Amino acid sequence: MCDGSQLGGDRLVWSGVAEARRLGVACVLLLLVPSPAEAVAVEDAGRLLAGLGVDAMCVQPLAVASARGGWDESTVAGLVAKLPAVALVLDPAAVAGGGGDPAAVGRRTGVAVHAVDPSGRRQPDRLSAAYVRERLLAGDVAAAAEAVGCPHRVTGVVVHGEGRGNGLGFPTANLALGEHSVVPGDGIYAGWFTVVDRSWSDGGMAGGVRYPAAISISRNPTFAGRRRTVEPHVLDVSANLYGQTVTTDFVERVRVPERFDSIEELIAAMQRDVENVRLVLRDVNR
Ligand SMILES: Cc1cc2nc3c(=O)[nH]c(=O)nc-3n(C[C@H](O)[C@H](O)[C@H](O)COP(=O)(O)O)c2cc1C
Ligand SMILES: Nc1ncnc2c1ncn2[C@@H]1O[C@H](COP(=O)(O)OP(=O)(O)O)[C@@H](O)[C@H]1O
Repeated sequence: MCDGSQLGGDRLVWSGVAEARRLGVACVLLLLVPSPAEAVAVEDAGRLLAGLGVDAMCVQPLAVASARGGWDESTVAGLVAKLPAVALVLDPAAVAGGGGDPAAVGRRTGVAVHAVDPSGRRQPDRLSAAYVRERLLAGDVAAAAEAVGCPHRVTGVVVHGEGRGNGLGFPTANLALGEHSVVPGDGIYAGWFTVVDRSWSDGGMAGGVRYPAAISISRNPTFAGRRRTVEPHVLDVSANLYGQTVTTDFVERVRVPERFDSIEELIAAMQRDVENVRLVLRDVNR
C-alpha cells in the first residue's frame, strides 16, 4: 500500500514483493491516487512495477479511499476482504494521512501488518529502480536480488522452440514473455522454476513447487539463432510444460553464452552448467 510519491526506487514496494515471495503468494500493490484522471497516468508506473515483481496493481482514487487524506482503516479492511490478503506491507504515513495506526489496521483486518518507512534509505544508490535495472541488464542478477531482497522474477507461457533441446539431452521450456518483462542480460543462470497453477501436475512435477533450473538467455549463437530466447532447463525432472504459465527466479549468472564449434562442446558446457547450478543453489536458502 502506498501513494504515488513512493513509486520508483521503492523500498516499500520491494518489501512487499519480498514478503509475498517469502509467503509464496501474489504481490498486489494498492495504489492511492488523488484523482481518477491520475489513475491513467499511473499505467506507466504499473509497467515499471510489473518488471520489479509486482503481480497486480489496484488503483484507488483518494476521494473513494478516504476524505482524511489517506487510507482509513475501514477502507483497508474492505479491500483486504475482497482480495483475500494474508499480509499487508504498508507505509505508516499512508494510513489516514499519517494519523492512523498500522496495528489497528492489523486488528481490524486480521492479517499480518508490516510497517515500512519508505524514506528510511540507508543506501539510496542501491535502492533505485535504475540501479536494479542496470544490474539486471548487465547480468548481475545477484546484485539486483541483494538490493531488492529477493531474486528477480520473469513470468511467461511455455511455447514451442526449435525442437532441439530434447535431442541434446537438455530440454528447455521456451518462454513467451509479457511485453513489460525486464529480461536480464545474456547469460546462463542458476535459478528456480515454478509452474504457477497449483492444481497442475505431470511427470512427477507439481504446480506451486519451485525446482532448480539452468536458465539460458541468448540468441543461441551456436545455431546462429536470430531470436533472443529465455529457456529454463529444469534439473532432474521431465514433464510436459507446454501452455503452462511459469516463473523463473534468477539467483546468479554462471556463464556467458558462447558460440561452440560443435554440438558435443555445447553439450559438455551444458553438463558443466548444470553442476555449477547445483553448487550455487545448494547454498541458498530453499
Ligand atoms: C544450461 C544451458 C546452457 C546453454 N548454453 C548455450 C551456449 O553457450 N551457446 C548456445 O548457443 N546455446 C546455449 N544454450 C541454448 C541451447 O542452444 C538451446 O537451448 C537449444 O538449442 C535448444 O533450443 P530449443 O529449446 O529452441 O529447441 C544453452 C542452454 C542451456 C539450457
Ligand atoms: N526438465 C525439463 N526442463 C524443461 N522442459 C522440459 C523438461 N522435461 C521435459 N520438458 C518439456 O520439453 C519441452 C522442451 O523440449 P525441446 O526439445 O527443447 O523443445 P522446444 O524447442 O519446443 O522447447 C518443454 O517445453 C517441456 O514441455
